Amino acid sequence: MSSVVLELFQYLCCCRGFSDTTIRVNDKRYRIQRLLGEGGLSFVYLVQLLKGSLIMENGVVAPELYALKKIICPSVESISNGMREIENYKRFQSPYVIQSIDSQVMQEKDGSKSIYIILPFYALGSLQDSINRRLLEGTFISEAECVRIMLGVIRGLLCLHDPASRQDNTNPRTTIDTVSMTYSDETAFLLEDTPLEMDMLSSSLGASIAYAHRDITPSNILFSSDGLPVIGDLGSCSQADIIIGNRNQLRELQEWVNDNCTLPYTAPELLDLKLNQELDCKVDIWSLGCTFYTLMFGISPFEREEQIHGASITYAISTGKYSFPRNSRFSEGLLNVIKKCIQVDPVQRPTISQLLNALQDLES
Ligand SMILES: Nc1ncnc2c1ncn2[C@@H]1O[C@H](COP(=O)(O)OP(=O)(O)OP(=O)(O)O)[C@@H](O)[C@H]1O
Repeated sequence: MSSVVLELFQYLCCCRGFSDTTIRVNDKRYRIQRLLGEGGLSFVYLVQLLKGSLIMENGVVAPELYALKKIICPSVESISNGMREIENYKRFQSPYVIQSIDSQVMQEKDGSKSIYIILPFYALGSLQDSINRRLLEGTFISEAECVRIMLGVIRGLLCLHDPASRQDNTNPRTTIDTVSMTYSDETAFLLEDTPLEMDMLSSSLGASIAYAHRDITPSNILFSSDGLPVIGDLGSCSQADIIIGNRNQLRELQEWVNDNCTLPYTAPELLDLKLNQELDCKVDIWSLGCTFYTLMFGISPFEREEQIHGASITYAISTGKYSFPRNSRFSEGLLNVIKKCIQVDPVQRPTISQLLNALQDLES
């Protein structure tokens, strides 16, 4: 259904001459080709870098196609969130984590702000796209291919969760890590009057802390042209370790979870927030388990539970009630990895390093 809506939107865009629209981000101009995806307050377009902008970079002509993420910012809070997203795309230097190419905060004609982020275009699409293709073709994924994809995603998440894995990271883009310090002068000017002190989901410590992605789903894993999985959509990524200190924070975090996390992949502790509760990287391990299950079986564990038993998905998540299809073609070892990740008690879930070791053992 949503793809029909998307196609209709693309058709309408073309009818209204939208495909001819050009956008300038800093010193480069791009032509919008089509809509790739959209979220609550954002649109992702395929864009073509215009000829005059195809400058040589180290003697190499820049690629022609990019993804442009436009984030609409109706409030100061949404500008702050968008800027944190910009910063996240510069923070993690890994082939398994998306990195931005350029970004700019724009003043729209109506006075509102929008954030434009230029990203590499991943023509092979997302893991969800490849799962959908396989479902349509009626083909199955091999265990070896599952393990290869899982290992890539885990290596990407290791970079977010484990600051030690980022220690060799000498790229100048990440040396100044405080959100409000890394933006262009223009951006700093735009935010001069805004209370951009870090909210409880943000970080000002940069390279030395653990980050959680908080929305790991098959739609947020993209494939590079050489088939590597790349963790995308860093809009919900922020400091991993949080303590909910007061009722205000509790309410804000509840709202944030509703707006930013994808229910079938959301960890139970995020759906049942409590005062003085501690949250950490383990929220991603749950989502990873659900994402890997979807990769193997074509449907997420708790949506399958809902389909089979009619149970409410929130109840199934909070009790950790799900099952594997009978006569699965996958080894007991791989099923055990999923079982370890999808445990209601976060303490029982493996760390990302333990998961990496477990998968490497399966690979050999
Ligand atoms: N760099 C890219 N190359 C190709 N496709 C992309 C790229 N970035 C995003 N997409 C497509 O656009 C979709 C939405 O992207 P993204 O998740 O970043 O946007 P979003 O508005 O934050 O969505 P949501 O938060 O609802 O997941 C992705 O699922 C993917 O299909």
